[in-house]
Amino acid sequence: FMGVSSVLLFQAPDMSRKKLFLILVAMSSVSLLLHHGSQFIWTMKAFKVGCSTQASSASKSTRPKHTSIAFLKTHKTASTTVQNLLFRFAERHNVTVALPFPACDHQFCYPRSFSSRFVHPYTVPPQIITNHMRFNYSEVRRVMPNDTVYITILREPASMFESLFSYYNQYCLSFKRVPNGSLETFMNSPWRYYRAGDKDSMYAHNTLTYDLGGDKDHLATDAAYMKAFIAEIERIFSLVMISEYFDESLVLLRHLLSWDLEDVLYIKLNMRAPSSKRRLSKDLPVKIRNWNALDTKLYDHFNATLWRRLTELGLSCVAKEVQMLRSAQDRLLRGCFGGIPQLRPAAQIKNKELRPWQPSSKVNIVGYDLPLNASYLGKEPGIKSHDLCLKLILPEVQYSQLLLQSQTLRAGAVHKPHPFQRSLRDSPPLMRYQSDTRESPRIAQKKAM
Ligand SMILES: Nc1ncnc2c1ncn2[C@@H]1O[C@H](COP(=O)(O)OS(=O)(=O)O)[C@@H](OP(=O)(O)O)[C@H]1O
Repeated sequence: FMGVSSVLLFQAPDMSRKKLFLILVAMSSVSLLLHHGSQFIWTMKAFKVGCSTQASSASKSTRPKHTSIAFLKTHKTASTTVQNLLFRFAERHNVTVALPFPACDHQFCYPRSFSSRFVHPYTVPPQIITNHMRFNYSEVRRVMPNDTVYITILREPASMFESLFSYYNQYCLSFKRVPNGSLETFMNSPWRYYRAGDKDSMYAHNTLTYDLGGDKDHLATDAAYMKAFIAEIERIFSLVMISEYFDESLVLLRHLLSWDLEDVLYIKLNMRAPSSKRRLSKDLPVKIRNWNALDTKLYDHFNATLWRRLTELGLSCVAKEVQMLRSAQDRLLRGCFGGIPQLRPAAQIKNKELRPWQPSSKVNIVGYDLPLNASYLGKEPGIKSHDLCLKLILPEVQYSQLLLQSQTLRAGAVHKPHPFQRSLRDSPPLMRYQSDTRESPRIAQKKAM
């Protein structure tokens, strides 16, 4: 084609040479499209994957789903909601989840630094790890596959600290010392109540920094320390989610892991009742952010990073995906619960296995009941649907125990099934949760202490 065209160009007179040139450019463009058309269509498809407003299945990526994930479950950051999504993904895709050794409780011996010895032997080799831990990269690497994607989540320090303060009010000595359990009093002179060496002191000072393996009491004025710490987190973690922009973070997560929309559906877990929350007076957020200055630096940095990445993906595309996510979520909730399920204080949840753990009588963590008549999802009614609806609202401790049980059985070990799992297996699908009056294992364990 090029050979013939150059001969024609040289033989034509001046004016028609120009015309001929334009014709040839047009012809070569058509030829390029014909030869590389499939590539062009592929590019269009790739664009549609991110921005599709079609049904969720249309947004399936061409890459296989990524299944090796280490999610650092930070405290009071919506991390239980993420963990639940990962647990459900693991079950659906037959992926092993690393779970803590019983002596570690349902956390990996937090607040100790993570060690591979804390992982239950029946849960190795894992592909997903998500229970609470204090991050220790070299030890996590020892148990996780080489292609593991590291993810974590941060929350704005003032609202996070308000949540920590109420949740751990009866545990953390630095909080217990405060007269009337007043957050204002603590924030007026934190050094009066805080002792770095106290039991559970990590809930009272730079909790995010601590969970990520950093020094919660490091001088905030040491800019070099924070710079190096942030650089290290950036090197290890492929995604730092932000709980204030939870759905937008899930869009990035879905793209990063090539997951389907169905894989990131969720319901909010581990929420406090409005009566347990307090509105922060005008100057309090600034005081809290100054007190947790290391966390504030982390949050501000990774919040900016999140928005840079969302902008790179295209904000309108992100907004469309968030909309798709919310619509799919509505459909799911309607199928499972006949609408948005009612939030209930633990004592009002009929099935005790669905009660979230309560840290003390002074704070009310709400949860959900599974209605008896609302467990049929579209074309897939029955046990599978019931199981999906149930797992969506299953609290962290119970779900961890259930997974340990099923993975133990899968590992072929002789093990007495957990009573909860027995009730799941033996009772008819719609009656499973009525007759069950046992206490949540975490509550029973606490009472025994
Ligand atoms: N999707 C979503 N988006 C935003 N916020 C959410 C979400 N899901 C849970 N939450 C809030 O997260 C708080 C609980 O955090 P965690 O589950 O990480 O707590 S824990 O450390 O595991 O106990 C808890 O915050 P507070 O209610 O302020 O305590 C939940 O309300």
